[in-house]
Amino acid sequence: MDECIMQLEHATVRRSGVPILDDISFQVKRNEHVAIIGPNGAGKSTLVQLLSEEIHPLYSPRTKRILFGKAKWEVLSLRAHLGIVSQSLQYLCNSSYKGWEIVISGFFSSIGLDFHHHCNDRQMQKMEETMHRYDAWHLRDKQMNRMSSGEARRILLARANVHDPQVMLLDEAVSNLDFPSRSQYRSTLEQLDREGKTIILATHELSEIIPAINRIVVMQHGRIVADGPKREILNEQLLSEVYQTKVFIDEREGLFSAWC
Ligand SMILES: Nc1ncnc2c1ncn2[C@@H]1O[C@H](COP(=O)(O)OP(=O)(O)OP(=O)(O)O)[C@@H](O)[C@H]1O
Repeated sequence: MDECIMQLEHATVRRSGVPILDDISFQVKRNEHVAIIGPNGAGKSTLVQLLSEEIHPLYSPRTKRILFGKAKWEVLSLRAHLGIVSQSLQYLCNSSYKGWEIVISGFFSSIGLDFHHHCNDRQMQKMEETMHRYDAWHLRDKQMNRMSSGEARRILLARANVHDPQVMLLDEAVSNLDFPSRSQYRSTLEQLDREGKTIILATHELSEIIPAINRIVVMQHGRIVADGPKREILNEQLLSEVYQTKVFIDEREGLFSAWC
């Protein structure tokens, strides 16, 4: 049986007194890939933040969060297993650090380098290789706060991968990328799949869901309302109900697109 590497049971998150996630249970097995979809405000980013311990569930005797077999983590040790791309991280990285400093800081789970971070030759080489892979090497000496949002997103993708994490948590990772960069990003997801990584992505962009991602979780109003194989879940009736408007779905060469 495949090992469960991420497990949430009965997790509730409140913000400003309002339940944002409502009694969520969610498990991911090693090498399983999951796409989380749902309307704006459904709770997708909050679920991803729970998995990266950016936020915590409310205490209840039934609530569990077990990540890589452990209920308690020192957050920097946990982050060594994760590659994270999100809007909130991009905001934090919007600094005077140069592109290469942000990428290499993925080894230290920091934002940029501090006086106590010492990069060895292997880390420098991995940083360079990863920046080439994301077509970001030309941005190495550019300050983050002088980059376009698409350029900064490429730097974040490289940072998320540089330390070879087990799980990629990608929240709207393609937003602001141009068409060729999206295609390149899909190739990277395929490469991550071949390397045996687990991919968890939250997205509005169905074309980001590469054929290797077969499980779709649908969220609405802070709850998981559907969870299953892609071809069962990506149907017009279900999505029209969740988005409360007529949704059309198309499939081409194993990739889906939706519009209304
Ligand atoms: N810091 C906060 N304080 C109060 N409410 C918040 C906070 N952050 C998020 N929320 C609310 O939590 C709900 C879920 O937000 P979340 O970002 O998880 O949704 P999402 O499904 O990722 O949305 P989107 O598709 O728009 O990115 C939203 O109603 C949002 O307004």
